[in-house]
Amino acid sequence: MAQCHEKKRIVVKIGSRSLTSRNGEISYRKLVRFVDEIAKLKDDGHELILVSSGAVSAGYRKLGFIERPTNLSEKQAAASIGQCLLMEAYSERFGSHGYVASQILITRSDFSDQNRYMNARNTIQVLLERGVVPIVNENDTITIKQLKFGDNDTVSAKVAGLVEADQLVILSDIDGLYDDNPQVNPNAKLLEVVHDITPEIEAAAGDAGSEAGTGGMCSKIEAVKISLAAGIETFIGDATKPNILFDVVSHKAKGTYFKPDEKQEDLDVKQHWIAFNSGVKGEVIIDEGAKIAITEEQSHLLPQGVREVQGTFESGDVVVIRHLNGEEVGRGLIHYSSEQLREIKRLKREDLPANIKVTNVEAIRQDDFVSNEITTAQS
Ligand SMILES: Nc1ncnc2c1ncn2[C@@H]1O[C@H](COP(=O)(O)OP(=O)(O)O)[C@@H](O)[C@H]1O
Ligand SMILES: N[C@@H](CCC(=O)OP(=O)(O)O)C(=O)O
Repeated sequence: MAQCHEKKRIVVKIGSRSLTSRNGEISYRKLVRFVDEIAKLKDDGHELILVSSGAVSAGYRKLGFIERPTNLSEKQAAASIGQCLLMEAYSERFGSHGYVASQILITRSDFSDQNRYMNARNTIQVLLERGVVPIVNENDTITIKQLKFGDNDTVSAKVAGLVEADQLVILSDIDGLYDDNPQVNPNAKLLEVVHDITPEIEAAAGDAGSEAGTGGMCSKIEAVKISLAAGIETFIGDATKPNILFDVVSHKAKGTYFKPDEKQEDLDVKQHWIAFNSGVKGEVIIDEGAKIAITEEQSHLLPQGVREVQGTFESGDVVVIRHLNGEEVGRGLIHYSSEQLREIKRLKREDLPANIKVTNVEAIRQDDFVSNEITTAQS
């Protein structure tokens, strides 16, 4: 039955309300409809990665609550029950289509640590090559507040970047982004194509969220900023529309399409991680010549262009690179610790200590550097 289409890698995020009933249980009717839509795309040769919410909503009743708890530990306990139930339901329904589902629970630190990031990427790659449907959720049960993404909209955009998806599809209980909250303003209009997340768009998304959901339209727009910065086309639409995913792929669906800038520079995996996921450990202040070298001449940053070193970092950490005038130039993976760099800053190659001269002398290599234009696109 497979048709001749370009094979795409698609990340689909589905919200709690689109999978669960109002009284805190999985809605098998909703889940079955969703899985059947995904299976159609799989049958058509596409690679699918799901980011599924719903663990807290699916579990709180079994924990003895009548309403969704608001306390963190109670939500975490509910997620621990609901996540099993969700995966059981997914496995069964995907199995009926001949597909295997797998579970991936992640935390923010899995993205900020380069080894864990690459590991997650490699694991998902194997699953996709083997035709499996990876199903991602935040690891709600153990994640502490400080390490929480808090909403799966952000998780889905990060996952889309991780797997270099062709499309991110965010399915919700609403058929797209309106120019005002449609629950409040009945005259609000659907925005069908958006190229830029302007302050007007951010204001339209407000901060509302449903009782079952967590982030409302606001967190979806934050997620779209991340996916567009990574050059990934993103769609927001209604999970209940028949054939929605099929129509999204062929650009015929009703909803909002967010289009990335086509002139955007292509980043390799390491640069993508540096730009959007790494934690920054310190700052390196450089002079004008060094700025020109690294931004215009595609050269490496050498110790001689470094004027000041701020903070404490180790070789392999990511630092902000700043011009003497205060302007942020970009980010890069530093070759020296802060202590070493303080000793050798401003030294020409021939004046460097012998043990350094024999190895690569660059402080930051060009292929470990991402310019400020890219890193600010999501902020
Ligand atoms: N400008 C807007 N356009 C569309 N929906 C909006 C807008 N502003 C606020 N919303 C609200 O965002 C809700 C979707 O977010 P949410 O309930 O968190 O969904 P999910 O559970 O799918 O993540 C909509 O039902 C709507 O009430
Ligand atoms: N990780 C949580 C969901 C968090 C979340 O973003 O929810 P939603 O706004 O419904 O997509 C859960 O599984 O209950």
